Amino acid sequence: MDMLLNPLDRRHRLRYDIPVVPGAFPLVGHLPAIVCDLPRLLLRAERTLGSCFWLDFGPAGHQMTCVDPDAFALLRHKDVSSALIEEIAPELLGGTLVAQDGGAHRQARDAIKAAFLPKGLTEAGIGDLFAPVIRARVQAWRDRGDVTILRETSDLSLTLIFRLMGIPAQDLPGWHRKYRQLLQLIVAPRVDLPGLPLRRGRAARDWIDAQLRQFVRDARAHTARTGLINDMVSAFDRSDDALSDDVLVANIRLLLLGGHDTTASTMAWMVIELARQPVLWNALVEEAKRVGAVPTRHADLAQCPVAEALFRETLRVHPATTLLPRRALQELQLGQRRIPAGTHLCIPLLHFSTSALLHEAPDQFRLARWLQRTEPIRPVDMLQFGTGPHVCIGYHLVWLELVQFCIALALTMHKAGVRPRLLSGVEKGRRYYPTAHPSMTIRIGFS
Ligand code: HEM
Repeated sequence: MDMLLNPLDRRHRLRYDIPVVPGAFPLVGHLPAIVCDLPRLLLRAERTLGSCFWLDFGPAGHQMTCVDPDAFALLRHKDVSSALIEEIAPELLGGTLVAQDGGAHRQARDAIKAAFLPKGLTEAGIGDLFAPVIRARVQAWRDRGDVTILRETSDLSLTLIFRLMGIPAQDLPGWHRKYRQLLQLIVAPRVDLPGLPLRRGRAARDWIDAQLRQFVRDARAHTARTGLINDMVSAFDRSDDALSDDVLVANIRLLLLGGHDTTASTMAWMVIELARQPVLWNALVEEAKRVGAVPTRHADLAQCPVAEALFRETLRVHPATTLLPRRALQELQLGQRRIPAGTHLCIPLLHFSTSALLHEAPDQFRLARWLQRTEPIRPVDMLQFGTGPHVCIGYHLVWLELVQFCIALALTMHKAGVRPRLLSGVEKGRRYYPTAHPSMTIRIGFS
């Protein structure tokens, strides 16, 4: 951790009476520690400075970070805005609903959300669409004998989203290529010259948007590829104040971005946990043998409590979205603390997800905390998906997808008489920001 902080920045500084975490580097601030060792950075700051402190996100400026679980409720506060997200990532998230507030947000979200609820997903046959893709992929892993897990889950989760959009199998390589170029916009320096990441990323975004615009036209002409795009287009067209196609296209692109890395990371962690904890694997195999086939509808998920617990506990211990940025529109009160209007806030989901204030034995990976619970899931139990108006739209989709994935993995490997085994160390190479994921190099064997 010490190597990730600037040893020359030791001054005790205050901004608006709140301490600034020491150790920021010029230009990049605390980003090295945020990206590579966020849990320890937050714990150390809490221990030495208290529950509220400033972190320096380099180009994205200072954000007041509050590790008191009460700060989670700020995500539901009417005077807390998401517009800061657009300022941090204008090229990727500008004009999308995740960066909007109030009426504009509600209108765009209302037009999309029904397609992502269990009924919408079932009617569009998404589970039936995904099951063969997942089965084929885990069978290929079995045939190969070992895989670099994050690379594989990243490819699989992107393929699933592309299929969700109705992109035909033969077009997938082109889409994968353009999507990788699009992601360069996350890190691209703001220099717009031929061959540089900003120019390439923008060109990829324009290509993707042009394809999505064609999908929308096809949907209107009733030649849509999947029910899901169809449903979204007709819901948009039905909305009271007609929304422009630009809004629709930007939000379909948001679905690609929102559903890819997060799902890939969680899938990879699931396999890693199954590989390093044989008891989990045995319990999952028992369940898979009992259900006998990959579930395809939400109604079937109740038959898979172990897979569901694995999904929830993996996300709790390894939340894919670690920090959410917000801006206070008015002066806010948080416990004894006054937060001035205009303050940039950081809501540390990662810290809450493994907080002893919210979970018993938070560092232990325990399926029992889900299997033995009798009360319904509360917002705080699924805080890894946010809360309030922006709570993740993909929650039901990813729940279905990851249960399908677990069951397919267990059925395929068990049939072949093998189980997942960890072939490399897990601790080095983890990343926590902008999304969290295990090391790119972790290999899993099936033997
Ligand atoms: C494990 C997987 C996932 C995790 C951990 C996750 C996490 C989150 C979180 C924390 C938010 C709240 C953002 C905020 O409040 O600023 C969010 C929003 C969102 N997610 Fe997910 N997500 C996942 C999967 C998906 C999938 C599969 C999709 C769609 C295909 C998706 C689409 C979205 C969208 C569109 C929003 C914005 C909603 C809004 O602003 O109203 N997510 N997600």
